[in-house]
Amino acid sequence: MSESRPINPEVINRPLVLCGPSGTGKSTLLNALFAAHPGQFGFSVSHTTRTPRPGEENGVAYHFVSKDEFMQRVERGEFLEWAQFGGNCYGTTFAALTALAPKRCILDIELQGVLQLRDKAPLQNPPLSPVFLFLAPPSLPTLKQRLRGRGTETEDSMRKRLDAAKAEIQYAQEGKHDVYIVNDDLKAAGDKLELVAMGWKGWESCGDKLPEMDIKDLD
Ligand SMILES: Nc1ncnc2c1ncn2[C@@H]1O[C@H](COP(=O)(O)OP(=O)(O)OP(=O)(O)O)[C@@H](O)[C@H]1O
Repeated sequence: MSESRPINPEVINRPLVLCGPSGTGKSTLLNALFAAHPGQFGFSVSHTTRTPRPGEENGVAYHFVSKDEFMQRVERGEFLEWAQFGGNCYGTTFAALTALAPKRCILDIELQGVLQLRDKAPLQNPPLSPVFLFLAPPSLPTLKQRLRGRGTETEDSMRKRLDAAKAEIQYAQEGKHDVYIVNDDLKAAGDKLELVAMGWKGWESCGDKLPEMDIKDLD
């Protein structure tokens, strides 16, 4: 990843939705992409009902809103996707995505969000046409090793992540994503992500075949 060619204008308004089980390497690869192409990509600012942590400024990491305001926005249909985690609500509005222009929007969201976005994106004005990219681990034992090796998870959070991974992989096996990339060799996966994210020639057909994975290996 090093070239300075710009993002293809044909894809710049298509949000790139990065999906994949926790521990597959999404953050690692996105950090490399952002470092190679500073200022060209952005994450949308989500709304949340959780309380800001010390030093968190409203409108930067999140738009902090009350539960009432959040639910009013839900009723007005403002969210492209929203979900509840650990007692708090989190969601992405259409306005938060369009506010990023001329940067290309990257969304790193959970399966629930992907399903909602898929339904709601074409109904927006103007319609949104996200690119759904699935980042796969080379194998499920490797996924477990990476999560353990990162040293950030308790046994309980490992279990939750691996359970969520089962659903993500089952959904990926239905062939619903536009592109699949296997994160085996970091450089090779990074180059493919760059091609897709920049929308350079060949991005639609550069993907990998999804490896055989038996979700029982995540029990
Ligand atoms: N291709 C690779 N080869 C070996 N190790 C890798 C590779 N890609 C990522 N890793 C390592 O795997 C671990 C998980 O990666 P990372 O934290 O980027 O995953 P993630 O998909 O962003 O997870 P989460 O969804 O939980 O944020 C990290 O320790 C990272 O250094």
